[in-house]
Amino acid sequence: MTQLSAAQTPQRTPADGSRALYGGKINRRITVRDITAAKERGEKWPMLTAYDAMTASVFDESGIPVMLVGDSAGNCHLGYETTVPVTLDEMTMLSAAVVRGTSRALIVGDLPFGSYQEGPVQALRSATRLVKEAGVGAVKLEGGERSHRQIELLVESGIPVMAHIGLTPQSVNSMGYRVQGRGEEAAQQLLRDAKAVQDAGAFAVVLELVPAELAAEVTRTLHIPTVGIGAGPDTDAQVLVWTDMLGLTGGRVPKFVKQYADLRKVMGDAAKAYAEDVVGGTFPQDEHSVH
Ligand SMILES: Nc1nc(=O)c2c([nH]1)NC[C@@H]1CN(c3ccc(C(=O)N[C@@H](CCC(=O)O)C(=O)O)cc3)CN21
Ligand SMILES: CC(C)C(=O)C(=O)O
Ligand SMILES: [Mg+2]
Repeated sequence: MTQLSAAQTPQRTPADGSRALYGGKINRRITVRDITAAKERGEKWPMLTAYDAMTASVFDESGIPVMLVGDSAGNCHLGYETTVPVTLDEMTMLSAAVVRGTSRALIVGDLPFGSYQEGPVQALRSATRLVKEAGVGAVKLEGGERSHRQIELLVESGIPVMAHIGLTPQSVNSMGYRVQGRGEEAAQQLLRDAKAVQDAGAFAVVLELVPAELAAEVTRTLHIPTVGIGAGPDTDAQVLVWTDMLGLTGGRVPKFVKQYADLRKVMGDAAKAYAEDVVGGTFPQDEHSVH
């Protein structure tokens, strides 16, 4: 075998960023393999939630490479107090809409509370519905060590899994919404959870509401990408709930949210302007009428 010098070694990836998940030239549906390759390049990427086709199409056209049909739809889209009541039927319907509204983003469907806790077989049955009926490219479920058997069976069955550790909102009734991984013992548990989901075959892991330094350590330790939400700047990716980052949620939003627009005001002002026009008789005008 002839040895290749470093200069002759074929480049595995173009150096010009053309394969970048955001701003690159990928013009087909993004896959989990693209996500894995991004970690090898040390590339950061953005993820947003989406719950309907129209909103998802806006983010798809904006180049957002990964969308999560989060069970945060429970409180952000369906009017529940928490994510706990969300059903698999609801997640299937919302996920199908988001898949229909997109052509490029990888769509990850969140498995709702009660759809995988019974064990691996229940998890596979639930995940299969999201894959077959909604067309998602991957599913997400909460829990580290406690969910590793579920992750293993899904991955063995050909369903890519995004894990979710730290604050796991489906456990709000036992955990509350509190920062996770504070203190040496909790930090060690988070590291064990991170390694457990990686060993089980997850392609990525969400770290929710964990100290920035610990999230950085997990990100350095794992070979799969970390997706932070309230986990500081050093994770491989970031995720935000779309209604929070666009200022639509209303009421209190978590401290980790950065608000990029005030859609609540834009929509409220437009609704009032329309109402004034109707009440005052200035809408419709001739151009909006047929004769
Ligand atoms: N609108 C919305 N945004 C989210 O980010 C979100 C949801 N809903 N629903 C599902 C989960 C629940 N999440 C939550 C819910 C509450 C806090 C919260 O109250 N955080 C406190 C800090 C608590 C502490 O310091 O211990 C905060 O003020 O940020 C955080 C994340 C994240 N997810
Ligand atoms: C906050 C993200 C990670 C989530 O699980 C959701 O939106 O349901
Ligand atoms: Mg969720």
